[in-house]
Amino acid sequence: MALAQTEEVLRQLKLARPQGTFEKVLFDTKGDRDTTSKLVQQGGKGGAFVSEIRDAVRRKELHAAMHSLKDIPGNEETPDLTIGAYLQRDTAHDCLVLRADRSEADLSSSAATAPLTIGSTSVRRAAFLRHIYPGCETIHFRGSVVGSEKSRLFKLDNQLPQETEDGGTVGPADALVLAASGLKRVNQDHRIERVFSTSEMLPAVGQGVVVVECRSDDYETLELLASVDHFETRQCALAERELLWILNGHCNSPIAGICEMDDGELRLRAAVMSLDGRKMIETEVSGEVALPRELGREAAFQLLGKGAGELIEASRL
Ligand SMILES: NCc1[nH]cc(CCC(=O)O)c1CC(=O)O
Repeated sequence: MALAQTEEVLRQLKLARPQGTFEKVLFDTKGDRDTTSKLVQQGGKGGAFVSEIRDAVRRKELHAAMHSLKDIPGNEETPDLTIGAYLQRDTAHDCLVLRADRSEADLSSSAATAPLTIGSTSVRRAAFLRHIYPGCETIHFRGSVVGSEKSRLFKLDNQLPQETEDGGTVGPADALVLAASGLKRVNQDHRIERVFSTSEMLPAVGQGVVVVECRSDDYETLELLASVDHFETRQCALAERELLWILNGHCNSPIAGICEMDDGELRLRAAVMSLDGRKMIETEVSGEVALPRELGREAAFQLLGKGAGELIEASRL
C-alpha cells in the first residue's frame, strides 16, 4: 500500500514539475515487520510506521516522506518537520471483506452463542461492529493487506489463525473490516462486499488522506509540495487533526472523526468510545472553511464536556 501511495505522490509531482527528476526510497519499517503484537503497545501505529522515516528526513537523507495521515499520532510534537502537501482525499469509508464461503447474511444472522469472527485490531471498528453485527465477535487481526503469507487477506482466505503476543492464536476470521482506500490502492477493491456509510462506521481521523512531510526550513521542497496540495482535504484534515491533538489521541485511540466540506461549510462529526465499545460519545459541529482548527477544537471540547476524557484515559492502560 505504501508503494502505491508513493507512486501516486510521484505521479502528481511529475505532473506539477515535468522537468523535475524524482527518486523513491523505500523503507522497511518496524510496523511492517512485526505482524503479531498489538499496535497500541508500539505507541500506536505512528510509533512503528512513521518515526524511522522522519529521522531520515531530519538527517537530510530524504527531501520528503509520504505517510498515511491516519498513521500519524495526534499526541506527538514533530520538531523541524512540516506537512507540505495533503493529497486529495481518497474514500474515507471502511468496508467489509468476506471469506469466499461466507455471506453478509451469515454475519447478520450470526448468534452470540457461536459467533462468526471479524478480524480487526481497531477499537473503533470493533465498537461500530457491535451495532452492525451484534452476533459477531471482533478478533485481533493484523498485517499488511496483501503481499505475504502474513497478510490479512491471505490469512482470511486460507483460514489461517492470527498469532497473538502471548504466543497463542485467534481465528481464523470469517470476515475483515478494512479501509476502502487501502484496498483500492493494492487493487483489491473487487473484494469489497459492503461499504459502510460514515454514520454506520465513523472513519478514523485522517483515513484516506496521504500527506507528504519535509523539513520546515527546506523552502524549495515546501514550494514543490504546495503544488500538489489539495485545499479542501487540507482544511478537513486540519479540523480532524486538531480534534485528535486536543484529545491527545494516538493512532489506535478509540477516537473517530471525519470532516467534510458541505454547502460551503466544514462539517465535523466525531466520536469517542470505550475500549469494549459499549459506551460512545458523539458530536457534530459546523463552521467556516477558513477556520478548521477552531472547529476541531470546538468538537473536542464538546466531547470532553460529555465525559470523553475518562474513556480516552482508560484506553491508555
Ligand atoms: N493500518 C495501516 C493503514 N494505514 C492507513 C490505512 C488505510 C488507508 C488510508 O487511510 O488511506 C491502513 C489500512 C487499514 O486501516 O485498513
